[in-house]
Amino acid sequence: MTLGGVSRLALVGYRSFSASQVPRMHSYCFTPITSRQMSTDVKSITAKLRSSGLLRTQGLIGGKWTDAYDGKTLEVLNPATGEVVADVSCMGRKETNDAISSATDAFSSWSKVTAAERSKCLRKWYDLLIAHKEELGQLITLEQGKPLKEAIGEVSYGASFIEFFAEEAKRVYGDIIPATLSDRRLFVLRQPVGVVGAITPWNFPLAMITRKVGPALACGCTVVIKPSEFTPLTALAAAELSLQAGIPPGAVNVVMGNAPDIGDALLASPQVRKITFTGSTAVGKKLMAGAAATVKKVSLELGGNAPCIVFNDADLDVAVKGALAAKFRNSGQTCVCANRILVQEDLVNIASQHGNEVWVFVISSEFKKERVFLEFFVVTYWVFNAGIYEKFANAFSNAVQDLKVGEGFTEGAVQGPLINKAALEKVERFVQDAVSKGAKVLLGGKRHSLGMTFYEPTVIGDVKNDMLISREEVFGPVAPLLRFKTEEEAIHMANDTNAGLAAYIFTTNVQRTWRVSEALEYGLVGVNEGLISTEVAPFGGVKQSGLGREGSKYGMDEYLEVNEICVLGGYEQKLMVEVCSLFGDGLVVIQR
Ligand SMILES: NC(=O)c1ccc[n+]([C@@H]2O[C@H](COP(=O)([O-])OP(=O)(O)OC[C@H]3O[C@@H](n4cnc5c(N)ncnc54)[C@H](O)[C@@H]3O)[C@@H](O)[C@H]2O)c1
Ligand SMILES: O=CCCC(=O)O
Repeated sequence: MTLGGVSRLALVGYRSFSASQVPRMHSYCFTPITSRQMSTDVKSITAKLRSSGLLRTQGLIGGKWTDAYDGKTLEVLNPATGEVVADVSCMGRKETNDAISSATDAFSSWSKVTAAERSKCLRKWYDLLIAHKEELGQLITLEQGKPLKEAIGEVSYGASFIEFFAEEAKRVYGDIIPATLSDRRLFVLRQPVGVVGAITPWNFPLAMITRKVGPALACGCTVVIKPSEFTPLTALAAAELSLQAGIPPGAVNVVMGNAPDIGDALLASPQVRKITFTGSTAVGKKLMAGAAATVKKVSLELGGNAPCIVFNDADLDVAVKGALAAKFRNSGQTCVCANRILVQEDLVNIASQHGNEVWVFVISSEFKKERVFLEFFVVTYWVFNAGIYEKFANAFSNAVQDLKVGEGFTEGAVQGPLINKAALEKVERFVQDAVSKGAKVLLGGKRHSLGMTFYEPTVIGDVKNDMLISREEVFGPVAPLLRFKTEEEAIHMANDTNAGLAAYIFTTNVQRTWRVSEALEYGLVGVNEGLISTEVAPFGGVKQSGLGREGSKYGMDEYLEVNEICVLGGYEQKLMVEVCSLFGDGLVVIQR
């Protein structure tokens, strides 16, 4: 029997067990990424994608598929196998400037199209994305590595932003403000900001684009997309479908290649009125600084360092399921992935042996009687921890052990490879650092026997908040468990970071739910739930995790300017304004 989750002094028999008894897996092998050969499977998938017109390898500028002007290309690799999936145009400043000009031209007409028309085009785009869910999912698996089922799930998620913002397009309302002078009328219009530069990462090759482009187009903006060089194929396929949906040439442009050059061109252009970025905090800061020269609007979705707090009063099954989802989505390569799993232990647990029996005295975290501790301490044989920590560590490690690792097209695989060798080495470095400072590997802890960039789903116990793995995003399938004793300590540990994107808490105590949720300095808080992203809710961080919100009705604000129109109506001179007649579908107002 284990202890934990009790708010009283307990005296019970105790059988100790250790999470490190969970079996370990595999030795490692690493195959270098050198192969240009393609397996038969990949060949047949890419051939089908090519014949369906969805395997695009050129940039899209002004509605035309365009090579890099100097003919350069870059390889897109399958991270699971190292195979080259395609060679795509490697573009830079010149192509970006042309894409900006096309977007500027397109803006003058797209911004004037009725909201209903824009809405119809977006809805058509959504329908096409869903109709091609399987192919887009295959593309995501090929270039990003996530398991096919998860990749198809991303297509539904990504498409949901287009559907949602197709509807929001029709709800860009303005305002009328009571004026301070009686002969004036004050109107507030919400108008599109203009051309948008959208720079996106590789971990969600579709959804991170649609979450930006959906609201931008809905508001009447036009966009130049710069997808990650690791995953441009999904972006290009989605852009192809936007053309098929009737979104006019030039409204959606895609350039990829030399990221700093493309970024600089977007920043330098006075036509680009908004930069929306999802990616690392370091690049986000550079873009924010660069946007200052032309005073662009900026929204940033940056890195996180999500705490996942499991209190003694949590439902163990709910906590294990939720933490598993929050940690291992996309093999841990998600900005909202649980980066630190804080698990409660009791304040002090004292065990003493009487003959064959072990007696344990628990002072739970909610029953802080230090005096009782001191009294019992004199009869103690050893001191150890109970709370929910041990129970959780065991149940969680067992669940993690069941996660099947495999190449994305493998039946039943739920954990894919990491994006590249650098990501793999970073995970290794973080684990080694933690272990060298006293953390214990409870499961996994090394490269997977599949080789390439596969890493074993890993659980590490006794991690401290000052270890590298707790300070930075591990961005891999490694779950560090940290102990805490009191609610105050958990909140302090959780907030002790520059990041503030997502946090999770597991508790059955209603008062604690509100207390802790409101004390956490995070843009998103999941309570007893590990999957919290949806198109209808605002997504974004506080502190150095970003600026602005994506998704939901709030996501529209990022692409709109609020403009005032002050009309001197001449009402005092008794000029009559009368609605004269209706011509066609326009309301004509005659002033005399
Ligand atoms: N908050 C969120 O919503 C969110 C979502 C997904 C990913 N992320 C974060 O993204 C990171 C992982 O993604 P990544 O490795 O692709 O990030 P990254 O910052 O390396 O790259 C993101 C994008 O920026 C581009 N880029 C890089 N240098 C640039 C420059 N100088 N100028 C212009 N563009 C440049 C890249 O080519 C890519 O398209 C993680 O930190 C993750 O937390 C955040
Ligand atoms: O990686 C960040 C985005 C993930 C999400 O939208 O839930």
